[in-house]
This record gives sequence, structure tokens and C-alpha cells, in this order.
Amino acid sequence: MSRAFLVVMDSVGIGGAPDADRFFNGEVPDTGANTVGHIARACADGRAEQGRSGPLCLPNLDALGLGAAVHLASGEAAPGLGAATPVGLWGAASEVSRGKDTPSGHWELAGLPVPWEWHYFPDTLPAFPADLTQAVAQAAGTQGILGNCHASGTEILARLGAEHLRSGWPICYTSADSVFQIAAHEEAFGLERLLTLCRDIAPTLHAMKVGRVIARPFVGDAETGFTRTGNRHDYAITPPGKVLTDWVQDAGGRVHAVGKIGDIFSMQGIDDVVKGPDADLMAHLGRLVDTAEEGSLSFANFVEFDSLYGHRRDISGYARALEVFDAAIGPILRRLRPGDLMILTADHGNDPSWSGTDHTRERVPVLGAGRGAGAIGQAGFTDVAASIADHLGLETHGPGQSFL
Ligand SMILES: O=P(O)(O)O[C@H]1O[C@H](CO)[C@@H](O)[C@H]1O
Ligand SMILES: [Mn+2]
Ligand SMILES: [Mn+2]
Repeated sequence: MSRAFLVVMDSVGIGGAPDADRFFNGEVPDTGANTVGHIARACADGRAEQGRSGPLCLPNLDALGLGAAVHLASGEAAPGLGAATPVGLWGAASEVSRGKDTPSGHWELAGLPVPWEWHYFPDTLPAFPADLTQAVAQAAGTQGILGNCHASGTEILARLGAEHLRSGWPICYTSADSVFQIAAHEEAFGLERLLTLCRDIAPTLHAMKVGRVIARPFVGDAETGFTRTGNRHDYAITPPGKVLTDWVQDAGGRVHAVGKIGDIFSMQGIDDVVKGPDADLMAHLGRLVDTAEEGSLSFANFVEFDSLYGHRRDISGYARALEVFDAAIGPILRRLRPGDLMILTADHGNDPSWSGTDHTRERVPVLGAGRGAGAIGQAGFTDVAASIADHLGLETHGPGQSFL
């Protein structure tokens, strides 16, 4: 028997997406974006010295083949990585779904490319159509909404947090992703009221093919500043068909979700979920490596690379998070048993050295531990699902090909 662990390092791209010129941050195309490559370059040049220092140090990910994968994907060397011959399976995967967002990336990694065009709101003022604005205000019980624009979630709180406290109106904003985000004060507006509002309005947005309604609760005041809390909740469209989690369950295996995976798949094919900050999630992943059943899939997402550092264009923070992740995953990799496969990958890029504040279209690393060493080469996202299915002895579905 065998077990599988699929670990998504959210936004840890490695450059070189073949269609990067069709994706943008503002006016700037994503051509040339390279999350890991540019972080490694900044570290080597002494431009990532906050809370860490020196060349990017990722011995465990690099031993599996991260540096080699960066070079394969982008043609660029990542300074500090890629010196040794990989001891894992390594390759670079491209996405075919037409969104560079989290659900598109995860669904395709789970075997199902997104078959539709997502709806994106224009970067205009207002960003939302009048009937949607009215529907949200009516559901909120307010005379109107604030925001109604593209924004970074932290910047818009600094700009509109005080006005939200004065008016009581919810702050609604979007991004280059297919999202409708509602920020509201946990105490003044009420956390439960915000979650109810998002849940009630979600079917309207999903009918428009907007991927997610995201509740963004925050606390604080104008004097001390406003801070988002851990009570974020995503209300996502359901995947349009069966995915890897269903394949595992249909064969009688259990599926354990760690982090945002439950939200991203609307709990489809998932037995249980644990949430929390990434440091806690790593402890849960370690526990699953020690306890997961034969035939099971443990599916984890580590979001802080993206949410705390990529969108904030914080190169030092992103480098630090990669180094902390690397140090923590090492002992877990060493606890894998015969018959286990762990794949580490990503869902899109979010190059912190790039223009704008949105994701970047990139290839992603595919690093495999437990099934020997070797080059996978250029792969598709769906090959990840096919390979896990192959490893677990399941029938595969969809376009993916196993690289095992
Ligand atoms: O700037 P914040 O609120 O973190 O928003 C980011 O988070 C959203 C969901 O991942 C993305 O679409 C991006 O807009
Ligand atoms: Mn993501
Ligand atoms: Mn993101």
C-alpha cells in the first residue's frame, strides 16, 4: 500500500510561463516574472536583509531539485541554488487554465483544468455594476458600500477603515483575480454579520462566474491602525467535476486537508480539514506523515508566502518565509516511509520584485520525495494529479500523464 502528500507552496513560481505575456500587473505583462529566481537574486545582491541575511538558503528544497527546476523553467540560475545533483524527482509545470488565481491552479493540479472564462471586474471607478452594489448593500442592511475598486487589502483598510467605522458600510474591493472581497470590522460591523453577508451574496457572484467571495474581517481603530484577523473565509465556486480528492475517496481512501484546501475545493472529496497559521499547518503536516492511513491523500496549502509577502511585494519577508519552510520541511521529509510520495509544488507565481500587487503567471516547481531521483522535465499541472493517482494505484481521469 502507499500514501500520498501533496503540498502547495502558494505562489512559489519559478518563471518561464509560456503564456506570461497574456497576463498583467496593471499595464506590465508578467513576461520575465520569476518568484524564486528573483528572490534568490535579491538575496545574493544583499537586497533582502530584513530579518534574515545573505544568499537564499534552502538546502532541503534544493536537494530535491528546486534550483534545477528554476533553471529548467526560466533559463536563469537562482544564486545559491542548483549546485548539487538532485536527490528527488524534479521538473517544472505549466498551467493551461486561463486564470492565474488560486482555485484555477489548485483545481488543475487536482486534475481538472478550468473549462470556463472567469469573470473579472474592470480596473475602473466604480469597479462593480450598480445592480451588484445595490444587492450587496441591501444584503448588508446599509445605504451603500465603500471601496468599489481594485485594491490591495491592507492599503484599502488604511484608506477606508475610519470611514467604515463612521458609516457602517462594508468595504468591497477586487483585484486582478476573479474575486469579490468584503472587509468589515469584527466588532463594529460584526464577524457573524460579515460571514452571513458573504455567504448570502456568494450565489449571485458565482452565477456571474466570479470565483470567490472573500470575507476579510479586521480589528483596530484610526489611531492604532487596522489589522486583518485570521477569520478570513472564502466562499468559492464548486469545481465543475470530479477531482483528485474524489478519485481517492471513490477508491475508499481518506483525504485530509490542511489550510485553505477545504475552501478551495468547497470541501469536495475531503474528509477533514485543519486550519491556522502556516507554522501550525506544518505541525499538522508532520502529524499526518506520522499517522495518515494507507491509501490516503494529505493535501496542504501554505498561503503565507502569497498573502503576507507576495501581494505585499516584500522580498525579505518572502525569502525568510521560504527559509523557515525549508528548515521545517526537512525533518518531515526524513520521516516519510517506504511507499510514501510527497510532491511539493505551487499554484501560480507572486514575484515580490514585480510591478503591481497581483499574482504573476509562472511555471511552478514539481518536486517529488519518496520515489527516487530523476528529471521529470516540463510537465502540465494535471500531471501532478495523474502521478498521485498512479502512486496510489487509482484509475486516472482527465488529461494528465503520470511522471512516475
Ligand atoms: O490584497 P489582499 O486583500 O490580500 O488580496 C489578495 O488576496 C486575494 C485572494 O487570494 C487576491 O485576489 C488578492 O487580491
Ligand atoms: Mn494561490
Ligand atoms: Mn494571492
